[in-house]
Amino acid sequence: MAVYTLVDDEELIAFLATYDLGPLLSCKGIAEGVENSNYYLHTGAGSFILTLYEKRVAEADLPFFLNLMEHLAARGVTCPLPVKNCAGLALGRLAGRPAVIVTFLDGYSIHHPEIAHCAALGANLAQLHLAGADFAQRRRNALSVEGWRPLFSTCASRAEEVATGLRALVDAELDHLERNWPRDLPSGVIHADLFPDNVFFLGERISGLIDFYFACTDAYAYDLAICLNAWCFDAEHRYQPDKGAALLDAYRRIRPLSSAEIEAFPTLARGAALRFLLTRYVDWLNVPPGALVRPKDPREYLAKLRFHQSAADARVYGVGA
Ligand SMILES: Nc1ncnc2c1ncn2[C@@H]1O[C@H](COP(=O)(O)OP(=O)(O)OP(=O)(O)O)[C@@H](O)[C@H]1O
Ligand SMILES: N[C@@H](CCO)C(=O)O
Repeated sequence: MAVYTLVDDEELIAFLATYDLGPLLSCKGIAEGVENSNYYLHTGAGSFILTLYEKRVAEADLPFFLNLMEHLAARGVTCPLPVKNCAGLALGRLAGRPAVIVTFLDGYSIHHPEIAHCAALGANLAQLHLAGADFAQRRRNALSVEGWRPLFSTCASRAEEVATGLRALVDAELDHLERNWPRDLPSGVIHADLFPDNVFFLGERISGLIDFYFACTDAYAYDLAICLNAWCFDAEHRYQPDKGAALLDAYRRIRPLSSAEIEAFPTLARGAALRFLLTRYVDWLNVPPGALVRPKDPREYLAKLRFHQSAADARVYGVGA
């Protein structure tokens, strides 16, 4: 998170009174993250996370996310569970925003993942995909290839403020991806934002996955490409083949990749890099006044995109003949 919306004490106490969670003991804003407003909430019943949903989360999508977390948890994925109020509802309203209380998960995120962490992630991602395969609800990925050009056009004229040549590079990449984006890959529920800050570890074991607010129905291999971008580069944004191989091998042991998925992988990796380049770019230029948030650097994803552009085929990632 971040904190975009401040919650007044009286309002919070009144909100909490609609739950069976005992009295409010403390509530502190969390500085991590960039999308929603999150608070650590301690009540007589224990520790929770209070989330107020901000601009990128459509209220109409919240039942999808909340039902998905319940579905996955019932199939053994450790993820936050929405807490229902006395009327049996998980979704409420606080400080003028849609708001939800979820269970608190133990564990800590790894800032510099090692090979073993990438392997653990690959296995968990495949298990997540299998656990979500019978989830009945669908949600289109608004941040897939059709969404990127409209997103960029909101502030394309300022691209040179972020990096020289960025506008031409993004325009050319959009042309390429719109022409070559794979359409018929195996699909289902994907997390779509499984970055290191959304994965909790206890030692080398994954103890929980959080932040399902970009989850959607899309190609499984695209989710894997997002993870490869987020987990398998070093601090100087250089690709780490041993980490990529660990991620992909662990994933494929649980959910094998088809030849179409392998062939499409370099394109998916480019698309994933562009997606995060674009959202970071837009956020970089549009920090709301007064918000407690540190926008993430779009140039990190520019470097990753350039790497993927240079990949001749999937063998660069250790897969394919
Ligand atoms: N269920 C939970 N249990 C424990 N801590 C949590 C939980 N949910 C969120 N957090 C804490 O709050 C922080 C922000 O949460 P989250 O990643 O969901 O926010 P966000 O704004 O959606 O972030 P992002 O930038 O990753 O999209 C996490 O990094 C974690 O420290
Ligand atoms: N994980 C995203 C932020 C949340 O969408 C990023 O690092 O750009």
